[in-house]
Amino acid sequence: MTQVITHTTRQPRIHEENGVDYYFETEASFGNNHYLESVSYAGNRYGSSFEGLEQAWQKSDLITIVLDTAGAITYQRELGDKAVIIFLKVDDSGTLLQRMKARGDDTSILANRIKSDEYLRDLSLPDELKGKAHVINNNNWERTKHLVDEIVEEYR
Ligand SMILES: Nc1nc2c(ncn2[C@@H]2O[C@H](COP(=O)(O)OP(=O)(O)O)[C@@H](O)[C@H]2O)c(=O)[nH]1
Ligand SMILES: Nc1ncnc2c1ncn2[C@@H]1O[C@H](COP(=O)(O)OP(=O)(O)O)[C@@H](O)[C@H]1O
Repeated sequence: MTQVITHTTRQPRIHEENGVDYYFETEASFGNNHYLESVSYAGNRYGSSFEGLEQAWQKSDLITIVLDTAGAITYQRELGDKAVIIFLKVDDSGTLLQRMKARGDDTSILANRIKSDEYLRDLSLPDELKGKAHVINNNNWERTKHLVDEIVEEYR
């Protein structure tokens, strides 16, 4: 599915490309876009712009976006049934840490991330999304893909 490219002030990771993974912004350039919503997450700013959404919608009616839970709540409120929310979780947060380490995340950035309010908040589904979000336990990747496919098929 076409993915909305969002904006961030965080540093690119190795292999990440501007305009592919994110639009990488400075504190100053971040403000040049028009946002449906924006948040702070672990000390960096992130936002989904109307420009980015429009680019994705030009390619497909069915688009996907990766958000923190604060962003998901805003999309649910603004778009109602047009926004299908999928909350991915794991059985224990140690798994998340292992995966981020395996992905090659910088150790000190990671240490900062896992103690941030936003990281800790997003380990569980917020009350506002209860009964509204699909919840998938992402322990097994093949199973996750199958469950996501089942949800997406309802909207094709
Ligand atoms: N609300 C909101 N959250 C975003 C946006 N872009 C990324 N995020 C979220 O910000 C958090 C941190 O993103 P990132 O550092 O790229 O972490 P990653 O998801 O581990 O690759 C994740 O929960 C993302 O889903 C956005 O435009 N709006
Ligand atoms: N079910 C899973 N089993 C094993 N590894 C996974 C699973 N789901 C995600 N991962 C890995 O965990 C890391 C973080 O996942 P994710 O945040 O979805 O990816 P991305 O790095 O694209 O933002 C990635 O390296 C991804 O390949």
